[in-house]
Formats: sequence, structure tokens, C-alpha cells
Amino acid sequence: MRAAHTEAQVRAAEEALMAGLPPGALMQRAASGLAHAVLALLDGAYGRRVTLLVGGGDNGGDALFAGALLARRGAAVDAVLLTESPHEAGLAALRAAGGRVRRGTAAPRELPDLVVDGIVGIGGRPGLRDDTVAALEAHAPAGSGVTVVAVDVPSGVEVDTGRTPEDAHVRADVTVTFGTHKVAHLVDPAARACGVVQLVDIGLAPHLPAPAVEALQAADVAALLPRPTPASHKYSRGVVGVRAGSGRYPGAGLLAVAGAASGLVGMVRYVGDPTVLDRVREAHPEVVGVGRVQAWTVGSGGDNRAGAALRAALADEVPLVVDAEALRHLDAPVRREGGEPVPAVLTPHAGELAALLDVERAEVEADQLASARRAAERYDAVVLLKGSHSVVAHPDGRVRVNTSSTPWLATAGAGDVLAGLIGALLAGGLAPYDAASVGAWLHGAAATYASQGGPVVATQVAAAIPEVVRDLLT
Ligand SMILES: NC(=O)C1=CN([C@@H]2O[C@H](COP(=O)(O)OP(=O)(O)OC[C@H]3O[C@@H](n4cnc5c(N)ncnc54)[C@H](OP(=O)(O)O)[C@@H]3O)[C@@H](O)[C@H]2O)[C@@H](O)CC1
Ligand SMILES: [K+]
Repeated sequence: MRAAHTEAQVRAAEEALMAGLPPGALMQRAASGLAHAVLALLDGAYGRRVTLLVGGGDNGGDALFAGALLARRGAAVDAVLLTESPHEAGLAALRAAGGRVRRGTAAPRELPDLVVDGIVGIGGRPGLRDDTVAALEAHAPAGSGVTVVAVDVPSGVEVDTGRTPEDAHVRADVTVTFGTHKVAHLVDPAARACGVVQLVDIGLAPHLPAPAVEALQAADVAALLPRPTPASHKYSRGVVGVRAGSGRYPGAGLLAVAGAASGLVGMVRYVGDPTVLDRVREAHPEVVGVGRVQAWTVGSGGDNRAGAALRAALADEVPLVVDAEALRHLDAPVRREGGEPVPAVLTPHAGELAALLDVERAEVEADQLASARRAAERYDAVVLLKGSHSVVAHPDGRVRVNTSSTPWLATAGAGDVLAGLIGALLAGGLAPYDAASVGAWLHGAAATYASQGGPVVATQVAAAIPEVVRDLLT
């Protein structure tokens, strides 16, 4: 499991760890990890040019000590001070190692190979001052190809929320972080500014509490996956029902079935428009009609029948996935007739979540973590906000973020496949929170597998799911 913590959690753990260490030891660990990451990126130090952008806190200290190490290895290191009070010991170390120090935002005669963003870390306020923006633009102009390495977090992003409320922030190629991931490394839009995130172990783990946000890794997904035993039969493995698609959107029904019929449960039933049923049977001869199910997927491409489909699924005493048009017919909290709670997964994209919360889409996109959490609480259901890093929020406040995806997955019908897949995982016995996060992981991994770095369509994503599951289990 990849764990991400808040600033306060990191500071408390750091204090506990520091109590048994000499002063400055943690910064040395951080700086050494940072310097080695830079060495790997530059494939050595000798003759390479590195510029440090240095703010007034310990983030700048990390950059200065790493710069000293790089200078001792033969790199030409320049520190640009963006503060009146830089980390003194770090500055002395850099100077002693032969690094140069200057102030101001003037452009250098020659661009460096790599810029280290040591402007602010977890102690930073969102946004960047104008002089800082000017210094960034002078040393790593957009499109220049200068590699930008952020120390701990890209300066200017909001560390605990993943928001980027002020547009001014660093856009890094690589972020080197310490002790644990921070929320901003997982949650968009900040996560998009991090580039590749590398974690340096500084010994913090024993002191960290339960994470604020986590991300399943392949081993976690493999451990959670429902799998048959020699005693299994098709009914004991679970039966998922799909009420999706319509005369207007038959493809959505087919794709939801394709996601459900990826072999993770014993049987798939389709209930809906007779013309869609014919096409479902042609494409998936193993799919059957009306009968008992252990979970429903409802709504994808459901058009004006989605409300009726949702009511029918809610009347059955099984968990359900509510997707697309069916989301419009939900009341908060999600309940059966008679007021009984229902285990449910809602799978909105940003626009649909905005409608569920009665806010603007832009507000959801800017604050994905809080929006998903708010909806999960209000609807008393697991909410999966679809995006490049989908957010899965539990009504009790827990959050998982999915990191297995590829940008190529932003394609028509992919959401229908996901809804069917999560329904299958619910029918296979997973709790809604696990079904949603395992489903998102498999879906992203299947897209990545099918894409191989190129275009992919939703049918290929569904077709790749068994292959991804096989890889996980063998
Ligand atoms: N905790 C750990 O386990 C470890 C922590 N370590 C490292 O310490 C970092 C945290 O250091 P930190 O606490 O000194 O805060 P930091 O992020 O440098 O920022 C504060 C400074 O920035 C300034 N400032 C604020 N906002 C600003 C803005 N928008 N634009 C410009 N300036 C702004 C603010 O000054 P102010 O403006 O408030 O006067 C103050 O000077 C952490 O991220 C990691 O890198 C590792 O060494 C070892 C393990
Ligand atoms: K930084």
C-alpha cells in the first residue's frame, strides 16, 4: 500500500524520530537521497550544471546540502537565494564545497541541465511570489528541456488537499520526497505537478499514524481479489446483474456487460432493453437474463429508463453500483424504500459529482479530495470520482486514490466498463470500498496494458482485464 500523510502527521512523526537522533540528522538523510536522485537523473556529476532555487525554510536546507554533495562530486552548482534568511549550515556547506551563491532573478548566461526546487516544502503557503516565478522562468523556461526536480513537493501546491488554488506553482519532472508520500503526491491537480515521485527512506515509518490517503499497489489488489476454490460453482462465485444501456445508447449496455463479464464472477445477467439484450447475447453468449443476483450495476447509458432501473435495483436486497444517468435519480442518503441503508458505490465523473453536490464542475475539479469525501458522507455511499487519479471516498472519511491508469483511458465507454467491473467485484463478495478501489486499479492497469503507450478503446480495456488478473495471480 502506498501511504500518504498530512503535514501535521509528518511533523509529529519527525519530532518522535528526531528525539533519538543528533540534530540535523534527518536533513542529512533527506539531502543525501535528493543528491543521489539528481546524480541518477544526470548520469553523473562531473561537468553537469545544477541550479538550486532556495527558499527560507528546511526545504531550502535540503537543497543546499544536496547541492554541496553534488559540488563535491564535480558538478557546477549555483544557488539562487529567494530569501533573506537561507538555511545557514546548508549555505556554509555549499560554499565550502565550491558552490556559488547569488540573489536576484536575472537569467543565467547558460541554462543549467537541472533545476532543484527548494523553494518551499510542507511548510509552504500555496502559490509563489512574483520574484520566485521570475526566477523559475529564468532558469527553467517552459519548453526549455531543463529537468526540474522538486524537493519534497512542487512548491506552490497545497500539500494536504492536492489543490493548486493559486495558478503559480512548480511543475516538476521528478519529485523527491522524504519519509512518506504527502497527500499532494496522489491527489490531482497537485499530483499532476509532481512528475515521477521518488520516496527516500529517512526512518520515519515506525512513527507514522494511519495514512490520510492511500493507493493500492499490485500486491494489495492481488490479496483482495475474489478467486475461486476447488469447491466453487458459478452461483457461489457470485452473480452480477447489469441494468444499463438503452435503445439510444446500446453500446453502454454492451460495455458495462463486457466489464462485468471479465471472468471475476460466476455469471452475468442482463436486464433491460430487448434490442440491447439481443446484441449483448450476440457479443457475450454466456450472459443470461432475469434472475437472482448478488449485486447490480445500474445506469450506464440508461437514458430515460435509468430512474426505473435504479428503483428496481434498490428494491433487491443486494449492493449496487450507480453510474451515469442513474446518479440523477439518487436521493441523499442512498436508502431502500423503508429507509434501510444500502451498500452502494457511486461512480460519477466531475460533472456528475458537481450535480450530486449542487456545485459547479470547476469546484469539483479544483478540490477533488474534499468533493469526493463530501459526497460520500452526504450520500452515505462509497464515491468513486473518475479522473486521471480517481478518488475513492468512504463515508467514514477514508480515501484511496488510484495510480494505475494511463491518460489514454480518457475515452468513450471506459466508464461503462468500470461500472460493470465494480459490480462484478461486489457480487464476488468485496465490500463497496474495496470493490471500487480494486475495480479502479484493474481498469487502469488493463488500459495501461492494452495501450502499451498508444491509443486504446473501451472494448480493448475490458478485454485486457483477464490478462491483468492473470499477471497479478501468477
Ligand atoms: N518534516 C520532516 O520529516 C522533514 C523535513 N525536511 C524538509 O523540511 C521541509 C519543511 O521545512 P519547513 O518547516 O522549514 O518549511 P518550508 O517548507 O521550507 O517552508 C517554510 C519557509 O518558506 C517560506 N514560505 C512559505 N510559503 C511561501 C511561499 N508561498 N513562497 C515563498 N516562501 C514561502 C516561509 O517564510 P515566511 O514567508 O513565512 O517568512 C519559510 O521560510 C520539508 O518539506 C522537507 O523538505 C527534511 O529536511 C527532513 C525531514
Ligand atoms: K519544493
